Amino acid sequence: MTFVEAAPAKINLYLHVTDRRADGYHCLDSLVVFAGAGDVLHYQPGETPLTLKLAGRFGAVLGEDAAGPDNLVIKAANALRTQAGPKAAVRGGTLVLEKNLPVASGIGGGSADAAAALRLLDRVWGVQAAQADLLRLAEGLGADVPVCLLSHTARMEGIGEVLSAAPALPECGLVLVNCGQAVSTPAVFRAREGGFVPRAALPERWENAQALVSTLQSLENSLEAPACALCPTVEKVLHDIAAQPDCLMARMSGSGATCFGLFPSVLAAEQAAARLADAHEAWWVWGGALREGA
Ligand SMILES: C[C@](O)(CO)[C@H](O)COP(=O)(O)OP(=O)(O)OC[C@H]1O[C@@H](n2ccc(N)nc2=O)[C@H](O)[C@@H]1O
Ligand SMILES: Nc1ncnc2c1ncn2[C@@H]1O[C@H](COP(=O)(O)OP(=O)(O)OP(=O)(O)O)[C@@H](O)[C@H]1O
Repeated sequence: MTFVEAAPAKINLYLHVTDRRADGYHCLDSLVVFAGAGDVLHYQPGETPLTLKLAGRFGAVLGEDAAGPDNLVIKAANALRTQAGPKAAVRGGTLVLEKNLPVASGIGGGSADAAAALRLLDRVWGVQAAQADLLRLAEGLGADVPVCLLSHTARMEGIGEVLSAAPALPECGLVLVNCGQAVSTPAVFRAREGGFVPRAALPERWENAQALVSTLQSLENSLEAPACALCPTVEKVLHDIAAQPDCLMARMSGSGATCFGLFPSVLAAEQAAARLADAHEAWWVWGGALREGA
């Protein structure tokens, strides 16, 4: 029997760098949402050692060498193994990671995969770890892994480990565009210039997509300017998304280079995505809804 777990893309609707810790990590304030787009993790339990295979458009980009012990999926499995009590049925077998999301692209691909591995193996191995323990394991795997473990809209603070409920989101359409250039997260943080940005003041809810956008427009992604300096194509991507009919706003997610557009409806987002994909065959383009229940 094969078990399947979705690893949805995360999008930072805004991201303020509010401070810098003594160890070099940056304190953030970010509204994180999840898309209908994502990687998919498949697991067939067996008695062989646990192995990982990469599939999908971006599996080929990562290459077979990336399926080793440094892959965040394997790191997550090993971390969970240490958490498993004597009653858990930790098994080997085969994991197949269908990589549909571009790599090193600011939408948390690797983090979402690690979180999916924690959720799936916790269930199938019967570890049944407490949520607080899973969050602690997630934290050890990367700053974005805790929020990806939840995989629903949340406000993210600290360096990523402080998660709280976010205002309810209105219905809207989402477009994601990546130009194909990998951007390194540490390099973008290093390239950041200027001071810090205060924590945002958010309302309790937004009546509609336009209201959400007017709040977001008063906020920023503090990593957008340094990412544009490292990867100037990001500016072209932002321009082309914003030029689509009905586009309410365009911004970069995380440390880039993926940018998102918000639209008043899922249909408008799908139509914009189709036009962008036609115009730029080399770009990865996705249009649709926020993740159900997100
Ligand atoms: C930019 C975001 O994507 C926003 O959601 C995340 O903060 C990055 O999360 P991530 O890719 O899981 O990050 P990690 O793999 O933990 O860290 C990669 C590197 O990014 C820098 N980093 C990351 C997170 C953070 N809050 N401050 C940082 O300065 C550090 O140099 C770190 O060594
Ligand atoms: N399962 C994985 N999928 C993608 N990359 C992985 C994975 N495991 C390890 N990596 C490594 O992690 C690096 C960052 O990839 P990832 O796609 O997670 O970045 P990202 O989209 O910028 O994430 P974030 O938005 O969290 O900063 C890659 O260069 C790759 O070498």
